Amino acid sequence: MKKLSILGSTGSIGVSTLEIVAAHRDRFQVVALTAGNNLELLKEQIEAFSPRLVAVMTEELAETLRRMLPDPKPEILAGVPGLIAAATTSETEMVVAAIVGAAGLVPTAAAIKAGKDVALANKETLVTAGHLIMGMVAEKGVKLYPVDSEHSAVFQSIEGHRNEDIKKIILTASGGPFLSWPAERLADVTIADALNHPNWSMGKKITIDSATMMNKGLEVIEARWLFDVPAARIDVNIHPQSIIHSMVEYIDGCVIAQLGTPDMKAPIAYALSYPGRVATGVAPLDLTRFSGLTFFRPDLAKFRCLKLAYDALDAGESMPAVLNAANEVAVEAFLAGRIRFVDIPAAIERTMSLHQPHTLGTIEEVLFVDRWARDKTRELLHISD
Ligand SMILES: NC(=O)C1=CN([C@@H]2O[C@H](COP(=O)(O)OP(=O)(O)OC[C@H]3O[C@@H](n4cnc5c(N)ncnc54)[C@H](OP(=O)(O)O)[C@@H]3O)[C@@H](O)[C@H]2O)C=CC1
Ligand SMILES: CC(=O)[C@@H](O)[C@H](O)COP(=O)(O)O
Ligand SMILES: [Mn+2]
Repeated sequence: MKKLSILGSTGSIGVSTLEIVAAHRDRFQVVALTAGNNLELLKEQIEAFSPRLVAVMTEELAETLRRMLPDPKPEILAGVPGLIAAATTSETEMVVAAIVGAAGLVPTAAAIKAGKDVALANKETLVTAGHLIMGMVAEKGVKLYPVDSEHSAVFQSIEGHRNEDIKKIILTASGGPFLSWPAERLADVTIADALNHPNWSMGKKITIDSATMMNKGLEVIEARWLFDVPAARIDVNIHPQSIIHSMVEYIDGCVIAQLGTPDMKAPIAYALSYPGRVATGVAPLDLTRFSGLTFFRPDLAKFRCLKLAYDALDAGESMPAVLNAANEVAVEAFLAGRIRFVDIPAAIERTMSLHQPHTLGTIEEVLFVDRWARDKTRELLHISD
């Protein structure tokens, strides 16, 4: 029985994770759950999975939740200390890191420091602090299992191979809802247009990232750290069908790929049950239904966010954390109707141009740079917190 803490249980990844747990109660047990402010869903999850500990965003929400639940109730904590308690509680063996954004960094780092294995969905953890996190993983000897579908595909495609035999990692990208739109039309994109992902049902922030292709940029940075391969050897191929989830090319010319119906339950289940596999209920893949699987190179002039992510990796040090924070602020502003879709890359680029990259030696230093970039982006966009 593997004991789990699920950080971000009320989100898209959190809910899919609990579907896997519900289907395999003989294999997985929930010790802790954390949510932001969706108390109704968290209450249902508490009733269904009986965690010993839960955490929510504020003390006020914690008090409301205490009133909503009959006795006996779990321990209910609040804020970052609550997230850390959920990530480090002694019974837990594996932490599912499924909070969205840089808010996931501190609890994920705490889990690793406490010696927990991590199923990592929160890509922003590696984007902002990849070298520190991978250093902690090595020092603590814990396992970091990718949940992101592309990274799970790469992970499955490198099983049994040597890192020095990898020629290239090829991350696939759907291209998002604007793949066939002319670049001039991007100025008119509505929030509903941008949330209309062709293949995946996900939280709002990552869905906008997919539309700008910043998601793929964040994934290039994530892959750089997870697989210790430099950015020059990480390619992106647009593959609109999202059937091949990514590929690895080896020095002998062989390419190994992982395929499947696009459903996050598959990579989540693999991270939870590695090295075994469990049934997921994911629709079987019938390749005869497809008239063709297509691939082409991304247009970096149209999808500037992807180019900015490569630039950030190239600049190195603190720049990816700046890219990430500026992106989070800009996406939030777009979703609030305060800026246009095309203002997202423009804001990130301006913030990056004002930053002199420097070494980040601690998580606290990452948080400091993250705050600087958020403030700067808000200032540039003329928006308050
Ligand atoms: N969705 C997907 O298919 C995929 C997601 N990912 C990555 O996984 C992560 C989660 O994505 P997704 O599930 O889509 O996101 P969602 O927005 O659906 O869920 C986010 C979760 O985090 C919680 N949360 C949000 N902000 C905070 C905060 N400041 N403190 C504590 N908890 C918070 C939310 O709580 P509440 O809702 O209660 O407020 C919710 O439980 C992201 O990093 C994303 O990039 C990667 C690959 C695929
Ligand atoms: C499901 C998943 O892993 C997402 O990150 C997905 O990759 C988004 O699709 P895009 O390829 O459009 O970014
Ligand atoms: Mn992905």
